[in-house]
Amino acid sequence: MAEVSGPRNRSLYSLNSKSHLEEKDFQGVADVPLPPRKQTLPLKMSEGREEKLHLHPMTVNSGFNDSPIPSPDEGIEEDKAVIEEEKARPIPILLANLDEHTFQLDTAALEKILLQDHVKDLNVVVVSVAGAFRKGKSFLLDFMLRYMNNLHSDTWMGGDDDPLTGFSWRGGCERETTGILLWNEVFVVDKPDGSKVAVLLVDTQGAFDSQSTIKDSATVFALSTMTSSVQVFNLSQNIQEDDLQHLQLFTEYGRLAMEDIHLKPFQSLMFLIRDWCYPYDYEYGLEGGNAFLDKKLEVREKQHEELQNVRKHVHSCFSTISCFLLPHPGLNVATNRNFDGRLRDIQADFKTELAELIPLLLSPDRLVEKEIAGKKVTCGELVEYFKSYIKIYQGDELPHPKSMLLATAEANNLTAVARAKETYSKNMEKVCGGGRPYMAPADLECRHKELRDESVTLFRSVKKMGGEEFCQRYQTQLESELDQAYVNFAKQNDGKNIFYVARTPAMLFVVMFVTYMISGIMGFVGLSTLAFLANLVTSVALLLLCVWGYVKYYGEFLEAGEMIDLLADALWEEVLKSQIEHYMEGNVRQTVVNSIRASLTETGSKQTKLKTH
Ligand SMILES: Nc1nc2c(ncn2[C@@H]2O[C@H](COP(=O)(O)OP(=O)(O)OP(=O)(O)O)[C@@H](O)[C@H]2O)c(=O)[nH]1
Ligand SMILES: [Mg+2]
Repeated sequence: MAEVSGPRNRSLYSLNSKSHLEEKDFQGVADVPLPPRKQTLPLKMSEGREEKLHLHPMTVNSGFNDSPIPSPDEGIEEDKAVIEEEKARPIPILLANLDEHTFQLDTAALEKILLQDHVKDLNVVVVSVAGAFRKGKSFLLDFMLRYMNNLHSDTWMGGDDDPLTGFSWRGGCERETTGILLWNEVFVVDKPDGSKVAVLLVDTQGAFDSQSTIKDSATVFALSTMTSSVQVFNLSQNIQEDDLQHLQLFTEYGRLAMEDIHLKPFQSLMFLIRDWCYPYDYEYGLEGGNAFLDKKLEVREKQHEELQNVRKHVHSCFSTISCFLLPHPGLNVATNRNFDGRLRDIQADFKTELAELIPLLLSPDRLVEKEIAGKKVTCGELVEYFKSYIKIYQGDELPHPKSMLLATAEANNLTAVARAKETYSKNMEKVCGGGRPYMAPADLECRHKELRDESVTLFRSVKKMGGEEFCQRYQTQLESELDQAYVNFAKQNDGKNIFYVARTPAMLFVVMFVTYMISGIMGFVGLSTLAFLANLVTSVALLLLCVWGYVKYYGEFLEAGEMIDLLADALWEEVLKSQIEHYMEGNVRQTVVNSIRASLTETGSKQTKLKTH
């Protein structure tokens, strides 16, 4: 993965299934002042309502196709208005590479939003919505946008017939949002204490769609949790145990990437349960939600450790945890393909609860400023955090989060490998361990093969998840680990061979003896320089022998001992052994020749005797 900072050319926003705007379409309009708050362009449309989309050719195609380019006097003012209106839109800042399962941070896009002069030094409030795909996350964010655009109005939710626009949402079963998107208009809000804060809205790729790996989902969830001050965990109908387990996995993945691990690394988490069907158990809204959550996250003594751990982990990760129960929005919202988000088609109790929920997250007195390591973060600083967090996810240092089956299968196989290896080691210890005498290498190898087979059979007999192919990988790993262990046992066994142990002093004695003799002979014939050199070698060998003896006795300067052993081995291999082999070979050859000659002579004399007879 790499950061993108160069020119970008990609689809920025899906207007409907047929129209796409490219960033290049907006080139040259970057310096146009920010548009008025209220966004009126119906960016999301349903069938039959397309007449509401008004795009001037210049906006969509400027400079690269045959569409008529308006003359300076015609329609310029109109173009400007349209361009300005289009400027408020979601911008992908984390781009997903769907084939390679990698993510790129679009640094330029991020900086363009967060380093605007009027916001870069303001403390930032980041509200993000994350969770499984196709559960109405983007839809909810569009109501947040309406609220932010009409902050002080009682009718912020809009008119009954206004289609819902903003972050791209749609019906259907295929996922819509990919990567992470920011709304490019940073809302500046005056808090009741007089301070100004910048509010960012963040939409995220849904987890667990059929094209994402667990790592993809974990990366998006973790990054959005790490960078947001309020994470809305969007769930459907109930909190299931696997929801908590995934939350645990994803937050742990986030926690791993944070440099300073704090007691509570993340800020505010809101479980948002959509389509809540049990208002008779727990009422819709925050109060009912919190009561329900308390029950769900309760850690009881008699609970299984696994259930306790998940709950403790969730508590330990977030400073504040809450829950909101939202009713079903009605069949029109869930099943009508022509539904375009207008309030008229949404059930009344959903709207009532929505009117409660959104101000809970975004009203000026409830805004939660982003803090990292206990320090409030400005928009400008958030850019740096994004950059450093994504770098960690782009590197190889983090473990790969895995599916539950894969992780379990891996754990099963690793345990079986460990058990089989332990059995092999125990049996080999009995054969050639510390207390056992030296054993002939051939016998040892034979025993190793038997025990290795036994160990592999034991591994195969243990029931494991993951299937034959997966299991075969671990069997190969086991076999190579056993072979490695055998090499060590063989070395240990060699160490017990008295000749093996004595090879270094023996070698040094031989050197001393030979050089002593040479020095004597050379001295006798008057070659005093050679005699001196031979004497020198004798003295060095004697010194090495003393050092070696010291090392072996006191166990100090082990490296020096090893060097002397290596030197002795080299002398043995290169000089003596080859000489002896050569000598032996010559002797054997001579003996064979002699015996052949002898037998030939014997046969010859027998034949002569026979002839004479
Ligand atoms: N049942 C139900 N459907 C909803 C709710 N809110 C929105 N929807 C519908 O859910 C569908 C998906 O909405 P999106 O906002 O695109 O969902 P998403 O979670 O952003 O989907 P991805 O981007 O694919 O992850 C749309 O048809 C909405 O009308 C809700 O509270 N309950
Ligand atoms: Mg979405």
